[in-house]
Amino acid sequence: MPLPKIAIVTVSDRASAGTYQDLSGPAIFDWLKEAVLPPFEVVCRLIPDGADSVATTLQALCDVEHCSLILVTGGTGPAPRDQTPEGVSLIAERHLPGFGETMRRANLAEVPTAILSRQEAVTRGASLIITLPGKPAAIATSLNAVFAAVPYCLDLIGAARIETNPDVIAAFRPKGA
Ligand SMILES: Nc1ncnc2c1ncn2[C@@H]1O[C@H](COP(=O)(O)OP(=O)(O)OP(=O)(O)O)[C@@H](O)[C@H]1O
Ligand SMILES: Nc1nc2c(c(=O)[nH]1)N[C@H]1C(S)=C(S)[C@@H](COP(=O)(O)O)O[C@H]1N2
Repeated sequence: MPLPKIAIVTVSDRASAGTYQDLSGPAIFDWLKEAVLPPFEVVCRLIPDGADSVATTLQALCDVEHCSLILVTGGTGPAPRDQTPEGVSLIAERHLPGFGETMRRANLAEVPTAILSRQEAVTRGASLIITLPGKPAAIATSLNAVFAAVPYCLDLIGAARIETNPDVIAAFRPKGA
């Protein structure tokens, strides 16, 4: 059984330039350490905004690094430099709209501007890509809302099997699966 590989990608002009410290990538890492049972390998990327930057990075993480799960933060809003969804659509094979709907609903309970995020999930081969808002506070809210369905999604696309800590996330795999 291959070791699950999980990628964390921070998309931010200012964090990648060192203008401010990236807090969102580490927030994803901290969340994973609580929610996903070891062993798993983590790879991290910190890149500027832009469709090409996002597409090139994600394509390599899927096709070369063979990451089962790729968690992306930032660039999902409507500002001109927010181009994460445009980059994702360049490399996406299938869209899973339930993820975006569910994450936005969860974030909407915290801020009315949650509807500005074009956060979503797509698959490419045996990789699942989930995009999250750049705000560090949105990370746990978004992941808590959808992660119960992630392990079974990885099973279905032929990715590595992951197990969760049931005290944090009770993964749901239909009976007989
Ligand atoms: N990776 C990050 N680490 C820490 N804070 C972040 C990060 N990404 C975003 N933020 C915070 O969320 C706010 C709004 O997020 P948004 O993605 O709109 O950032 P931004 O202003 O476009 O940043 P950038 O220019 O770096 O892409 C930012 O001003 C910043 O305070
Ligand atoms: N929980 C939560 N969700 C949130 C926010 C937030 O502060 N908290 N910010 C919103 C705002 S203001 C924007 S523009 C979008 C997109 O953010 P991004 O461009 O950093 O991805 O996420 C939204 N979702």
